[in-house]
Amino acid sequence: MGGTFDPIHHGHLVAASEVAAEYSLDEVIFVPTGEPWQKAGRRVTSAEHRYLLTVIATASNPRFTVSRVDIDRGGTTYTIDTLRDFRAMYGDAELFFITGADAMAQIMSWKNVEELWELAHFVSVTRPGYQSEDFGRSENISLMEIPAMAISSTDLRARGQAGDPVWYLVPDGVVQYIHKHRLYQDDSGTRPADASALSSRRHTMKQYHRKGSS
Ligand SMILES: Nc1ncnc2c1ncn2[C@@H]1O[C@H](COP(=O)(O)OP(=O)(O)OP(=O)(O)O)[C@@H](O)[C@H]1O
Ligand SMILES: O=C(O)c1ccc[n+]([C@@H]2O[C@H](COP(=O)([O-])O)[C@@H](O)[C@H]2O)c1
Repeated sequence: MGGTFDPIHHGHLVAASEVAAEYSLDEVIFVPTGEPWQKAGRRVTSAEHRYLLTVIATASNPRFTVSRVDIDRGGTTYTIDTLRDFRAMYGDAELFFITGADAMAQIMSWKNVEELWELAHFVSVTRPGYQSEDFGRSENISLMEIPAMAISSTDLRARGQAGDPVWYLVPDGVVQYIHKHRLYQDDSGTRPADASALSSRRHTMKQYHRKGSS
C-alpha cells in the first residue's frame, strides 16, 4: 500500500487490514512516498518523519511491514518504479497494490499506467466522499467495500494547526510522535486543501461555541 502518510491514520490501517483478510495476503507492505508529484504545491513532512510514523503505526501487526524503496530511490515517486523494485525483490509472488477510491480515480494520469496492470493487481477500497470506479478494467482492478472511515491526513494536519485533538483517529503512538516532534503545528507552506480544511474546522467550532453559549 503506497501513500504519503502525512500522517498515517486509521483509514489507511483499516484498508490494509480488510484487503489482507479478503485476499489472504501474507504481508502488507506500507510504502511511504519519497516525493509525491501529485502533491506538489504543498509542503510535505520530511520522509524520515513519515517513515517513522508509519513504522510506529504498523508495529503491532505481524503482517504489516514498511518499505523505504520509494524514499531511498530519491527523486519523484512513481508507482511504476515501486512495482518494478518489488517484482525484482519478490520474483513471481502475486502482487496487489491497495488504493483508496480517490487515488484510483487518478490512476489513468499515473506514469506508464498500461505497464502497471502487468505488474500488480489493484484493489480499490471505498472511501467516504469518493466514487469507486474500475474504468472497465475489472481484470486488473477489484473494487472492495470497507467500513467507512471519514479520516484524512488533510483534516489531521488542520487539527494540528487548530490545536484540536487527533486522539483515536490515529494510533496512540502516532499522537505521541506528533506531539514529541511538534509536527503539524505551523501553517506556513499550507496548501489550499489544508487552508480550507482549517477554515472549515474554525467555522464549525465557532458555530458550536455559539450554540453552547445560548
Ligand atoms: N479514510 C480512508 N479510507 C480509504 N482509503 C484511504 C483513506 N485515507 C487514505 N486512503 C488511501 O490511502 C492511500 C494513501 O493516502 P494518503 O497518504 O494520500 O492519505 P490521505 O488521507 O488521502 O492524505 P491527504 O488528505 O493528505 O491527501 C491512498 O490510496 C488513499 O486513497
Ligand atoms: O505513479 C504515479 O504517477 C503516481 C501518481 C500519484 C500517486 N501515486 C501513488 O499512489 C499512492 C498514493 O499516493 P498519495 O499521493 O495519495 O499519497 C502512492 O503510492 C503514490 O506513489 C503514483
